[in-house]
Amino acid sequence: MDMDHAHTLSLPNGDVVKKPFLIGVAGGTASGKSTVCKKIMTELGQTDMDHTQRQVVTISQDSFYRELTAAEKAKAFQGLYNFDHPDAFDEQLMYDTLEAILKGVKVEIPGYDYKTNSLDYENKLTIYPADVVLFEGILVFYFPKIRDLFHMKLFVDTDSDTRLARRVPRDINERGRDLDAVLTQYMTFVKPAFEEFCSPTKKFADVIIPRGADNTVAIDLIVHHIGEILRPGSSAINSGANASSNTANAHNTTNVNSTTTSSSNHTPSAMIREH
Ligand SMILES: Nc1ncnc2c1ncn2[C@@H]1O[C@H](COP(=O)(O)OP(=O)(O)O)[C@@H](O)[C@H]1O
Ligand SMILES: Nc1ccn([C@@H]2O[C@H](COP(=O)(O)O)[C@@H](O)[C@H]2O)c(=O)n1
Repeated sequence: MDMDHAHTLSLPNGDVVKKPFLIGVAGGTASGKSTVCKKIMTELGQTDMDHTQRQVVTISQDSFYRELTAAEKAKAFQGLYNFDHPDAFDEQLMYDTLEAILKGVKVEIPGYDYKTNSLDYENKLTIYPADVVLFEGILVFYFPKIRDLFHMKLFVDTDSDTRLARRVPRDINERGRDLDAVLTQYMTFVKPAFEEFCSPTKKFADVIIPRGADNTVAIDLIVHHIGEILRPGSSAINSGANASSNTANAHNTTNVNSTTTSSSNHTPSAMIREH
């Protein structure tokens, strides 16, 4: 396969397929990852169109949870199953799927049903070859082989009190949970696993987005950058954030501030890493 052009792949049979720009979006539970992805898609004019026509698509890491045994399901209903540990995910399937997407292959992935704690094959999502694929989830930067596939890595950084305050009503209203199970699961697994597995992956991000979807300046910057990358003839795909140069240095960051560039204690709008 010929990979000489920034946006397409030439197959041995002469066909040319789209070579997507793959963006990882990590962050703690209820940090606003899905909402940020939705905003990016909306700003890129992608929401009001048929799936098959979309240039930008979003996939959730939750579609790669392992199937639970009956005993694990019984635990999950009581908030006693650890969905926040890396072992809860099918790493190989995640990797193979992203590899296929990067080769311009159409793939199908299941939805996820939080009420039954199982993959939802009735509501499969077909991922047609796209220009940009956003892959969002709590541990998308955890697995090194998967991390290395991303052309750009975003980390949605929302404080833990806000995340818990959002998670409780969401899990009760949208995920069919009761308060006891939500709090048990949060204190037993979600919070410790965030500290151990998710938070340490922030250092791999190219762009950190404080306050998530509220941070319109950061989202506008990202949308602008993606727009530049997608511009026909652009060389931007091979510069800056790049899947082949994932050696982000945690100390090498530039703060981009919405209102001031001088105040050292002002929360930055976004932190963009330099490679
Ligand atoms: N900036 C925000 N302000 C208020 N509520 C928000 C904001 N961002 C997300 N939410 C809400 O918080 C919950 C979790 O957001 P979501 O984007 O699904 O987070 P994640 O994908 O990280 O789990 C949802 O109910 C969503 O509507
Ligand atoms: N059956 C499941 C599967 C996952 N979770 C929780 O979802 C969180 C990840 O999704 P976000 O949208 O919040 O990023 C994760 O913290 C799991 O605890 C669940 O409760 N049940």
